[in-house]
Amino acid sequence: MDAAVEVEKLTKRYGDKRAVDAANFALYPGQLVGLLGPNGAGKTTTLGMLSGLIQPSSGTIRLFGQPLERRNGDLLRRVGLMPEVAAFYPYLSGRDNLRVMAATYGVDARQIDGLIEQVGLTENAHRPFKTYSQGMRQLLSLANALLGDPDLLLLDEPTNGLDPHGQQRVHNLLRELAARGKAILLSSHLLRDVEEICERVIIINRGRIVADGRLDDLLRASARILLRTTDDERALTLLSGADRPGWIGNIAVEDGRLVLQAAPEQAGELSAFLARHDIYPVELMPQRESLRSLFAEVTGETTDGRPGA
Ligand SMILES: Nc1ncnc2c1ncn2[C@@H]1O[C@H](COP(=O)(O)OP(=O)(O)OP(=O)(O)O)[C@@H](O)[C@H]1O
Repeated sequence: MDAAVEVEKLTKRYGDKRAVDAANFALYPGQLVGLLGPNGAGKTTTLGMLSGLIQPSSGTIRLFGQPLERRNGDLLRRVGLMPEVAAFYPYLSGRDNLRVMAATYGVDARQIDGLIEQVGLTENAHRPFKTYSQGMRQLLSLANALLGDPDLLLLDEPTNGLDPHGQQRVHNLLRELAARGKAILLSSHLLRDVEEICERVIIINRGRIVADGRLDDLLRASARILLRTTDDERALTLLSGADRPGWIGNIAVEDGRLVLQAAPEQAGELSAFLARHDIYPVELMPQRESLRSLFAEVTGETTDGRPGA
């Protein structure tokens, strides 16, 4: 099966600045992947390059097995982009805006009412765009991205400004679309979006991809157990020695405690291993990493731009 997207060493420079720096990743039909990163990380630039709007400085993009060239209309027809800021005609209704878009892109207008229904805009479709709330604008923009039933969806902050009901609706719709085989790349700084619906996340920071994997695996890899024992010195030697159990990753000493890279489920085995050497835990705290702390760890920031804890 061809990847919906395959990028190699994808780079965009603005002057001396690398907005995206040698990015490599692939995305397959049916995958719903979160592109996560702090402000200015390079998310919008990445989506812009994948949708043919921004010319890469170097590197390659293949969509559905074909190299993306800027004016390849047939290939770009398979891509639906929901930009960060939607631009519509202010005096036209939501429905009429979609009609104009459908006519511009040669898409069958009969699908418009179905799309309006899917995104939950039926009651407001007749109102002029300029009267729309931020959330309604987002929903219209999503409907617009879905025009023509594209196989690849590039969504820049799709649930920004939506109330919880709207968010849930969009989440359900995206899950349904992925189940129908669409490849979806969704940029967000809302960890909750990504945690709830994406199995895989790509984390980008200062233009570089710093993590890419199944969310479960990334979280498991960064899970830790904090430990104090009846003999920390000997425990440290044992747990970092050649005969230590294979499920223990790195070990460090932080704030007077041993910190082991290990899954929380291993806590029982850890005490049994230590007990076999006459060492007993006096404090043993498994810590399952949240996406929030993983994000802070790999980017050095929290998602609201404050320095990470
Ligand atoms: N046209 C441009 N000219 C110069 N610099 C740019 C341009 N577009 C983006 N940049 C810079 O490239 C970097 C990446 O920007 P980008 O918009 O891709 O980030 P982002 O992750 O989408 O951020 P946000 O979450 O704030 O939307 C930023 O430092 C930005 O200032």
